[in-house]
Amino acid sequence: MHSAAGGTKMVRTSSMYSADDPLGQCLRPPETETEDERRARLEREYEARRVSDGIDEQLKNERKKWEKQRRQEVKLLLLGQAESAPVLAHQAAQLAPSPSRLLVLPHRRGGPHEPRTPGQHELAALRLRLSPLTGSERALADRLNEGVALRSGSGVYARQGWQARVARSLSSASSSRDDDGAAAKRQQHQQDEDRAVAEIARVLEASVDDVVKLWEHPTVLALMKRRRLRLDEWSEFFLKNIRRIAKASYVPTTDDILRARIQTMGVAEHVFDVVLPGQSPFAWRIYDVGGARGQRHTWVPYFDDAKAIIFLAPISAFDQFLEEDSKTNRIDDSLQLFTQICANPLLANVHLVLFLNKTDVLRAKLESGLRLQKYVTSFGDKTNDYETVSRYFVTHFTLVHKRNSVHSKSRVLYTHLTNVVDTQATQSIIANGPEVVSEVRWSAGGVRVSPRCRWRRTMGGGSVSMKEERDSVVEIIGKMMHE
Ligand SMILES: Nc1nc2c(ncn2[C@@H]2O[C@H](COP(=O)(O)OP(=O)(O)OP(=O)(O)O)[C@@H](O)[C@H]2O)c(=O)[nH]1
Ligand SMILES: [Mg+2]
Repeated sequence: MHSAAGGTKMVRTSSMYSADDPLGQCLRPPETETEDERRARLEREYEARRVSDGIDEQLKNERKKWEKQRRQEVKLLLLGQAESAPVLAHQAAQLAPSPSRLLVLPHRRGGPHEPRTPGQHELAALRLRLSPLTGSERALADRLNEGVALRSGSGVYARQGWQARVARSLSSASSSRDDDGAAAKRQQHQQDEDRAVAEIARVLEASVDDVVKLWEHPTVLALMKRRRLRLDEWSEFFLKNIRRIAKASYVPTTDDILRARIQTMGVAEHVFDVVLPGQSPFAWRIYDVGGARGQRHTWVPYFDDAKAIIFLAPISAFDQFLEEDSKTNRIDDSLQLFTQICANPLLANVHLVLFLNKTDVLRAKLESGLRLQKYVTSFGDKTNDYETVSRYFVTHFTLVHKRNSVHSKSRVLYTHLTNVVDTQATQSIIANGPEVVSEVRWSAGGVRVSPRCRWRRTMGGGSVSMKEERDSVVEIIGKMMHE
């Protein structure tokens, strides 16, 4: 330190060369240094600098690699209305078995004005005997929802981080890091849970004959037909499999897990490593967001740096209405939602993949005689078969994309007809290159399907046939990473 005029102290940074830097003094060559010693010292210094520069270079390369890897990360959003269904993400994620497969029984309907029906006493007895089971459903849902009740009733839902919570609760009994008191408390809680779930399983097992009787009862079937009651789509699957599911030793299969309706609350994140031949691996970060109206506000923060969106529209739902708004037709809602996604300036550069989903349910509905025209008047008097109807939906959604992509005129829409509970077909669409995939690029005119080539683009009077695209979702995103 040096004192300066006026008594203020000047602080001077020490340097290699400053006389008062103790390290500098140590490193300074002795005044008696010979020429040979000087040469040796300079060589040592040169070598040290070379090593140091090498380390800097390595760090720089690593930073570059890391940044490239970061760029290699794909943020993918799964969007669509509720029940559309991003059960898709669950196909690859590890789902912990949960005993949530209880049934919505049709006994809730019926009232004082119901006409006297044959077998009424038998039905009354069944209802009484099944009341412990229906009572258990709510209790079980509350347990799985950790005590947070849904406004809409007894549904089961998954909140962000539920996988971690399940894993924690499964490993809590063997946790040794906690103090004894906390571990014992958790163990006790776990035992209570297990006992309660076992009790519900026992009630289900004891009720199985009655469930089957009710499900097959001719009066119930006739009543359902007359009053046009429809069970939730997934109930039929579980009712058909009820004897297997009601066994005390029941462990859910992958199919059971995919068929279960577990509503997404908030956002669920899934991370996968995807490796494509000849390309460096990249991580997929998939965000599955709740599709119910009350959940849609959670989407926007994820739009920011999303690379791709898989939008799911359940095209089987043409005769259904939203659970959260019984006046809005589900197809209308999907189209409005898709319009907003296409028109959103934040999403101008994302890759859009459209899954027109639940094709199996669509096929079954059309085969049972349900007419699309009754709900979608613009369908007109076209043939009411699966091929015509599915093509109609592809055209309609494609047009919506074309008309609303005001911020991204050249964006390509990749459209797939899907049944995501069919794991083989879905995995092939996601990873291997699917059977029915079409790249629909719009410029002018309309889209027309030809038997030779799946898609034909009509421009003015002539037509330009397009190469049939068989890209999988992984390939689409792989290409995009190298654009
Ligand atoms: N048959 C059939 N069922 C499907 C298909 N896709 C989904 N489901 C069923 O539809 C129900 C709803 O699926 P979810 O994945 O919970 O729907 P979601 O779109 O995630 O709904 P939110 O979580 O509310 O946003 C589940 O019972 C699924 O098994 C399909 O292609 N065919
Ligand atoms: Mg969901």
